[in-house]
Amino acid sequence: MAAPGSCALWSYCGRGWSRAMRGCQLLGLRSSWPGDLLSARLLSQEKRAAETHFGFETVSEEEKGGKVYQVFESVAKKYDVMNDMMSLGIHRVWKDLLLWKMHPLPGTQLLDVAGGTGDIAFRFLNYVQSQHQRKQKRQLRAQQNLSWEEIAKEYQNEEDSLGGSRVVVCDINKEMLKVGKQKALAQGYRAGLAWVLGDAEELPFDDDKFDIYTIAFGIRNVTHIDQEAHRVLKPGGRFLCLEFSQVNNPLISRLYDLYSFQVIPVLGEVIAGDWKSYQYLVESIRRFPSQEEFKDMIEDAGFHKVTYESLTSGIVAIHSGFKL
Ligand SMILES: COc1cc(O)cc(C/C=C(\C)CC/C=C(\C)CC/C=C(\C)CC/C=C(\C)CC/C=C(\C)CC/C=C(\C)CC/C=C(\C)CC/C=C(\C)CC/C=C(\C)CCC=C(C)C)c1O
Ligand SMILES: C[S@@+](CC[C@H](N)C(=O)[O-])C[C@H]1O[C@@H](n2cnc3c(N)ncnc32)[C@H](O)[C@@H]1O
Repeated sequence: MAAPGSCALWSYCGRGWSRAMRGCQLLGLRSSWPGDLLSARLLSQEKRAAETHFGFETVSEEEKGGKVYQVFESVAKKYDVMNDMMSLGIHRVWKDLLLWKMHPLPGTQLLDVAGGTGDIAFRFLNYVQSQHQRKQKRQLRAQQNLSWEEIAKEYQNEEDSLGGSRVVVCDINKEMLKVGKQKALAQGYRAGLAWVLGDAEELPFDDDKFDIYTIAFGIRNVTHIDQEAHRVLKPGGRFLCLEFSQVNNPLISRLYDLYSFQVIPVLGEVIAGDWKSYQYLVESIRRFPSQEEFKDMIEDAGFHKVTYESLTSGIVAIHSGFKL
């Protein structure tokens, strides 16, 4: 999604010189540096660009993909219960706030990337359905002479009850999607919902297809999503990201660290039998950039009108940007 002329490659794990040089390489720009020195630097930059982080560990990009896959394959069945236990239910409020911020209009086509077990998609469907029902009620009240058959018909079409809105949940992990589909079945979500197995770095969708792209607690696990997020959004489309961020209050930060490193992996072991995955969770949270840094990265990636809102003292933040 790098804007023409900019040299941005969006990978929060290897920014700075590496990012600029690699971006220039990608765009075919030449430097005026002496040949040998330039080649040597490019070679070492190439090597470094292929490196990334898995929690506090430095790994190759390929290795990271495999490790992240194992983490979510391992936690899938306990994922939802873990989130409620670890956050005392607060993650539900954060996800609700993402929907309030999104405020989807009738007919919105949403792509929820790294959508996992469907929390964002289900909230989206609830939201658009209740918006549509409110509108429908207003319209029916305005039409005085409708028969009961006409009124019943208005309420019967399940697809129509969403006002044309649709959501696609895309995730790389089969196990997470499997749990999501079971939840959808149990909770009665069917219309306007599709599940797609796919990689955020190579989305299996055409260009300019979606009105909104969301990614909730997913971006930490992915190295490069920039070009894809921008590509699949329609012009005017919106990028929304809910992710862990930086706590600015020193006292809360201290307590938060204690809780993260002393309690979360223990809960992971006790509830999900998986210490390592939850150790990875807290380490990956620590490595993620601050609100301002992440805002800059979204701008570098070519999005406009980028803003963010910190929630719960900055434990998480919602970033928003537009493809213009
Ligand atoms: C493998 O990868 C993953 C696996 C997953 O299951 C999930 C994710 C992605 C994450 C989500 C979908 C979101 C849901 C998950 C979480 C929120 C877990 C991560 C949580 C943290 C990093 C910590 C922050 C937690 C909260 C804000 C929730 C509220 C928790 C508390 C208020 C703590 C209450 C705990 C106790 C009373 C237990 C006793 C604790 C101790 C003895 C240790 C010391 C702790 C304290 C003195 C208190 C802790 C204080 C704080 C945490 C500060 C909170 C401050 C404010 C709320 C202002 C995934 O990638
Ligand atoms: C912490 S979960 C978030 C799930 C959901 N969005 C939520 O808020 O509960 C992270 C998800 O990212 C997915 N993921 C990791 N790497 C991915 C990639 N390259 N492409 C798509 N999804 C990916 C994982 O499989 C997992 O389901």
